[in-house]
Amino acid sequence: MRITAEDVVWSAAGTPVVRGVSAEVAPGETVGLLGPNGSGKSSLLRCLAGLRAPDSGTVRYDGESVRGWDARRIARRVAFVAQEGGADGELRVADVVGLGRTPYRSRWRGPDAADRAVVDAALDRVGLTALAGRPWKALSGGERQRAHIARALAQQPRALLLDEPTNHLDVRHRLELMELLAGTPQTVLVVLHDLSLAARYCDRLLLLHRGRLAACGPPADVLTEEQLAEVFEVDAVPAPDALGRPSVAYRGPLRPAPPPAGAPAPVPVSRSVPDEK
Ligand SMILES: Nc1ncnc2c1ncn2[C@@H]1O[C@H](COP(=O)(O)OP(=O)(O)OP(=O)(O)O)[C@@H](O)[C@H]1O
Repeated sequence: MRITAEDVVWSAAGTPVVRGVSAEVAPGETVGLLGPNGSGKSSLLRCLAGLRAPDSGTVRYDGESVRGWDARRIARRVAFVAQEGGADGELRVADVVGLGRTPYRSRWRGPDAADRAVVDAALDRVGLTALAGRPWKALSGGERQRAHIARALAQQPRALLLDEPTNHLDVRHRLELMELLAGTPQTVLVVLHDLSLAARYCDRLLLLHRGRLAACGPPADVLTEEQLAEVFEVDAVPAPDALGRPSVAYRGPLRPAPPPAGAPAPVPVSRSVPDEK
C-alpha cells in the first residue's frame, strides 16, 4: 500500500510540531523515519497511522484521503506499534496478540480457528510461541515489545508503522526484527534511533528536523557528514562496518564553536560563594 503525506501540519497546544511534511512510502518499501529527540517523528507517524487528524494537509492510502475514516477501516489497512504499548495485565500473551484480529470480527463473535491460526503464525514469526499461554504481566520489556509486533502482524495490515520497535530488544532480536521488516511484503515505516541499523536495513530514509523534512532518499544520500552534523549535532561519518555494511562512525557530539579571540569570558554557571541574603 502506498502512504502519502501532503503538506501535513500538526500542532500540540498551539505549538507546531509537524510543519508541512510531504513524503511518500511506496508499496513494499521499508522506510526509516529518523531525527533527533523531539523532531516530530512520533507525531508524524501517528498522523500517518490515522490516530491523529492533521490540522491541515492530507494523508492518503493508495491515493485515497483517510480523513473521516473510522478506526476499523484504518486498522484493516495499517497496524501501528507504539513506543510503549500497554495491555490489560490479566490477559495472556496469545490474547494480546489476538487483539490484532479485532478489525475483522463482529462484536458478538469470538475468535475462530482461522483467527487462532493467524495468531499462532504471528507468535511464531517473533519467536514467542513458547510464551503464548503466559500472563502478560509476567513478560519482560523485550518480550512485550515482540508481542506487540506479533499483534500488529496478526492484524494482517497492508502497512506497518512502528515507533522505535527495537528499543527494548537485545542484539539478536533487534537484528531478527529488522530482517523481518526488511523482508516483509508489506509497506513499512519505522522510527529508528540507531542510524547504522537504519542504513543497513532500510530502502530509503526520511529525516526530520524540527518538524520539517530535512532530507529523504537512499541511506547514503541522507546520512551524510553534513546532515549528521546539522540535524543530529554529532561529529560522525558514514563508514562501512568491519563486514563492509553501511554504518555510521561517531567521533562524538559536536562541541559549540570556541568564542572568537577577544570575546568576553563566559559567565560561570555555578558560584563557589553562596549569595548573601
Ligand atoms: N500531545 C502533545 N502535547 C504537547 N506537546 C506534544 C504532544 N505531542 C508531542 N508534543 C511535543 O512535540 C515535540 C515532538 O514530539 P514527538 O514525540 O513527535 O517527537 P519525536 O521525534 O518522536 O521524539 P523522540 O525521539 O524523543 O521520541 C516534542 O517537543 C513534544 O514534547
